[in-house]
Parts: sequence; C-alpha cells; structure tokens
Amino acid sequence: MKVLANDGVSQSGIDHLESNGFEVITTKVAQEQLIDYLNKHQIEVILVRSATKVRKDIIDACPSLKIIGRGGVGLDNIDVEYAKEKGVKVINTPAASSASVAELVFAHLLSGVRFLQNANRDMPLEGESKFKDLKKNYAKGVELRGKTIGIIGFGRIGQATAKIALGLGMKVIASDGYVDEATIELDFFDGQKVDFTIKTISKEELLKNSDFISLHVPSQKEYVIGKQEIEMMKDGAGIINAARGGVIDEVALVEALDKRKLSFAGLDVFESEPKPEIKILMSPYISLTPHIGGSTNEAQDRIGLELANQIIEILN
Ligand SMILES: O=C(O)[C@H](O)COP(=O)(O)O
Repeated sequence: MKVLANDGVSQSGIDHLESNGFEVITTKVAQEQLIDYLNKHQIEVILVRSATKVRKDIIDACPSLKIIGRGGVGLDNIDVEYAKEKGVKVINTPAASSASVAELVFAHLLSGVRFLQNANRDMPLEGESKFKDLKKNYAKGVELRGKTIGIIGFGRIGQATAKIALGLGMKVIASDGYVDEATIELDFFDGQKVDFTIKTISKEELLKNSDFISLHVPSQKEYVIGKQEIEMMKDGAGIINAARGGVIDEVALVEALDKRKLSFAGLDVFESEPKPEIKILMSPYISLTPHIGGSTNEAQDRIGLELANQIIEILN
C-alpha cells in the first residue's frame, strides 16, 4: 500500500509504516499536480500538515484514496464531511502537539514582556553608549509571575498552556463555549502531583481581567478578538495567537498596539498566511513565528507514530 506524506512525516512514522509493509513516499507534490500524482501512483493514503489542501476535487478525482491523515490538529484544510460521505476516512492527531504549542505561547509571551524580538536585533557590535541606550530602551520589562493569563478555548492546548502558566506562578482564567471546567495536573520532578480545577468564565469577564490573553480556538467565521473585544481588554495587555489566522482582526490589533492600548502581541498564525501583512511584519510590538507551534522533534515524532498506528489499524 502506498502512502504519500506530502508535507513530510517523521522518520519514526516512516519506519513504523514500512515495517508494516507500507511504501512511504515523501516527495513534495505541488497542489495543482496532486490529482495526477495520486492517480498515477495509486496512492491509498495521503498525509498532510496544514500546507496541502485536500478538497472535494481531489476526493472526487482519486478513487484509490482510502485515508486522509492530518499530522496535527486543525482540519480546516480538508473537506472532512465530504470525505466521510465518499467513504474516505479522515484521521488526525489532536493531542500530540499540545505541549509544543503551549511552549511556543510562552516563547512569545516572554519575548513580549522582555522585548526579545527587538533586543536581539538591536544589540550593537560595539560602543558603550549604544549599550546604555539599549539598556534604557528595554528597562521596563514585567514579570509573568503573579499576573493573570486569560485562555480563550480551554481544550487540550488551552489546558497545556494553563499548566505552564500555573508552573510559572500565574493566575489562570479561561473561557470556552463547550467546557465548564478542567482539572490541570501539575507533575513535579520528584513524582508529586498537584491538581488545579479551573472553572471557565464568560469571554467578557476574561477580557476585562486578563493581563495577557492566549487564543486556542479553531478557525471560525467571526473574529474572536475584534475592535470591540480589544476595547474591553485591560490597558497595556498582551495577546498571543498560536491558534489560527483570522481569529484576531489584525487591523484592529495593529491600531491598538500603535495607540499603546495593547502592549504587545505574539503571532504564530496570520490572516494572510503564509505571508503576514507588511503592517504586521513592521510592527515593533509584535513577535512573529511562521506557524511553528507543532514543529518540535518530540511533537512530530508523536504525530508520525500516531498516524502510522491509526493507518495500520484501519487498513489491516
Ligand atoms: O493544526 C495544527 O496542528 C497546527 O496548526 C500545526 O500545523 P502544521 O502541521 O502545518 O505545523
């Protein structure tokens, strides 16, 4: 059986599939050539991340396709319902990358409160006075400890974010249309465990009371954070989006940053992905990464193995 991993897959996943008799092809096929390639090579399983789109046209035109595997969480690049109607199984790995995404949230958060995104770039080669100026420019950092983080979307990644926040001594509040409460288990190096139960509150209450906000919601039609929501936020708050581009209104965000209503933003995803708008790229108040929340060796290893296990189970 042939598997095309069009956006790549970990070696652990390849090894597991191959040792179970699958042929794994890791050639990157351009979107517009996919139908021809899948048919020519009689591919039964296509594995993708967020780059390759598997829409109706591919599902209709490729009768050999039995499984569409998404290495990661978001299924917005796949016509899931249509695939199901046509008897094509869609699988993903909803838990494998939670810790990695949550850690990236804190990379952005720490960058925001200590100005790393600019300080790195501004470090002078020499000149004592330039160092002094820089020290002054970046002198007003703030600690995360004791501050309140508001987590919008309290599923797996939101809860993984809460876990790190609690470890740092932050207060955690959360809102979610579907989750009433969640128990976060903190495990310590000596085997001790402490449970924290967090009850969700309304989005409005969260917006008003958070020093920092982190978004963990799927892609949706309306902005989760628009002009109105930004108005409700505390003056000087920071915001992180490692969820999906389009959940924050970027025009309203840049305006709020320029007016210093908000102090910083950390964005791993953009409305105009893969390329952020120029106003986002140029803002000194935004820390940027190119959609790499799930891109750690550990997460990708787990993803590859989990996909391989699911494929083997379904097709055997
Ligand atoms: O939905 C996801 O899992 C993340 O957005 C990761 O996307 P990626 O696999 O393209 O990095």
